[in-house]
Amino acid sequence: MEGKIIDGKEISRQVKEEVKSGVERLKAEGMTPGLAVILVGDDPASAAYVGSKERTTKALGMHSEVIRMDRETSESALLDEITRLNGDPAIHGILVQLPLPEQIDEQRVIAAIHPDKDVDGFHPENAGRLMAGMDGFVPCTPLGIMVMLERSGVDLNGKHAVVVGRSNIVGKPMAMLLLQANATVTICHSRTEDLPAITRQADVLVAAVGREGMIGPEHVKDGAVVIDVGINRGEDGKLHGDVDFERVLPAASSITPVPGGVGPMTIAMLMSNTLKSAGKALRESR
Ligand SMILES: Nc1nc2c(c(=O)[nH]1)N[C@@H](CN(C=O)c1ccc(C(=O)N[C@@H](CCC(=O)O)C(=O)O)cc1)CN2
Repeated sequence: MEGKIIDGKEISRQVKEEVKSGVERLKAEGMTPGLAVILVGDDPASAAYVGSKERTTKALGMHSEVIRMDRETSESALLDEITRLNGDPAIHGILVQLPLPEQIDEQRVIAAIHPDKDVDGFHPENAGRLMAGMDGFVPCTPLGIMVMLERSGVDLNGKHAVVVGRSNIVGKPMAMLLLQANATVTICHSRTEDLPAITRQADVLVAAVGREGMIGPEHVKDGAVVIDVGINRGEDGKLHGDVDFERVLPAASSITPVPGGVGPMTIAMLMSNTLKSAGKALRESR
């Protein structure tokens, strides 16, 4: 069976159009959604993602604030900036671009963002809300994957979903979302024994390991849906996924490419979370 490619660029374009309409509706009620992004240091990939977030925020009609801080910035200076943004009524979403320089404790920084403005969905309160099945902010990458699956007509009910990777940002929330959609979920990680034996059971396989091409045809059941979260810069200077795309494609019923798959959904869902936050703030102000 020849694989069908899931077009993340097109689905993200649709989501952004929907967000733009939502922004126009809020503006008509006197509310402009605002997103603040903090970038610490000058990592080129992070700077590119922040630039893309800024451009997209503005293109959708939202207020954008980007705070660029020195690589040597102290944790307390970063926490002060977050405290200021927590109290700024024009800002509905706050995001600190990861990774952070090593002098800064990532968990302390994430916990300092007000959970109501945590549009990345990384705050422990939002993680707990997801676990408990309560409303809150859901991390953008797994949320985007759920939208891709839904819009590609993938039925998760009763299906075996295998997530390879257990990060707080992708693997764990991904597993929770798949579980909420009534999939039977297995999480694999670096200590999993005989990984191919488990991944070959997957109807839906999500690869979020951060190792170029590590998922090959030996990991994939015929007809599986394969979602590639990897963004690895190869020696050729190009972006590569965690999945060996060309070799896995023939077995997959659907597959996401890299680039042009999951990546674009991350920013689209960030916009959606920011709109959601502003809408909630407007309702609560009445
Ligand atoms: N605070 C956060 N930090 C990071 C997150 C995050 O969600 N929140 N995720 C990643 C980086 N990231 C967004 O920040 C991100 C990664 C990739 C893409 C994307 O569109 N990728 C394109 C390729 C782009 C390119 O050519 O480089 C694709 O896959 O097609 C968007 C956002 C880590 N940090």
